[in-house]
Amino acid sequence: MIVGVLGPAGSYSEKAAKGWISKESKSEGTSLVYYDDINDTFTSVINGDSDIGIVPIENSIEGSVGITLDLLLESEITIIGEIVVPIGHCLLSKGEIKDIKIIMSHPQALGQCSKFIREHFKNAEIRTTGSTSHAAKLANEFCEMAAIASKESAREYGLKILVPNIQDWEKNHTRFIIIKQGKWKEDEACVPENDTCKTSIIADIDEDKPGSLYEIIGEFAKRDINLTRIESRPSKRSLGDYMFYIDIEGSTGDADIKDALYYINLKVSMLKVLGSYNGYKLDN
Ligand SMILES: O=C(O)C(=O)C[C@]1(C(=O)O)C=C[C@@H](O)C=C1
Repeated sequence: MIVGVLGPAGSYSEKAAKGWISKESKSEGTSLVYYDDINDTFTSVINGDSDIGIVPIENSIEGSVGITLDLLLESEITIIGEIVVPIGHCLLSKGEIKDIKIIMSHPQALGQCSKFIREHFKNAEIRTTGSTSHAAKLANEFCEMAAIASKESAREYGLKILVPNIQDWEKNHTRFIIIKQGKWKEDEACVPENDTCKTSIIADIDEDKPGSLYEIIGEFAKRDINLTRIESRPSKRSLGDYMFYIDIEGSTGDADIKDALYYINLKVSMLKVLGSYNGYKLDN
């Protein structure tokens, strides 16, 4: 099995992929292929170059990964699982703290450490990279460069951990989703493996009238279905026009969820079921 992830080696996406592979006991015959960005990872799944892809979708400090949400809407893929990974950012360099003039990382990681950067490196130049591990790879070249990345990246690229755990909030987790090629099909209902199943949908409410969102959420409330997430994302048609990304507890195989989705479909201009799947949480 080929697993496409954001690389290079040492990224949190790699950690998520390794975690998911070991939980699913699929390590035999599995190989990771590294991509430069989330877009390319999606493309590799859509083209069939990767059997599955693992991409970040949401962080507990910085919120959603916009590109992942957009690609979920645009692409014919299905979510088949999720894994929550603890994130422990470190300041890594070849040099010493006094040498640092440039700090590099993925925008999500820079956002998660913005207080730290402001307080300790107010005058440093900030550069964004395609991933945290890409920043670590680059930091290997000059002592005046530092990367914000994982301790695995420090090992991978021979860097010193100058400061560990620099994220602005002690608890920091990123949720990754596992995607496969093709639209979700009715018979792909989640069968609970550990905790509970989750189902993810996107709803487009074209008609701008009072209570439209309330009516959709009401279908879940009526049936005592718990929402674990709701997020609006610009539809890109015009300012103030949104799509709603909703995660609910339960499987599309459950009669009440099937029912709720049936009635929601009658009220919206587009309903896309992204998947019905199990999840894991990695320990620190
Ligand atoms: O850059 C990485 O290491 C990634 O796997 C990407 C990513 C993200 O996009 O959210 C993953 C986890 C962290 O939140 C920071 C960056």
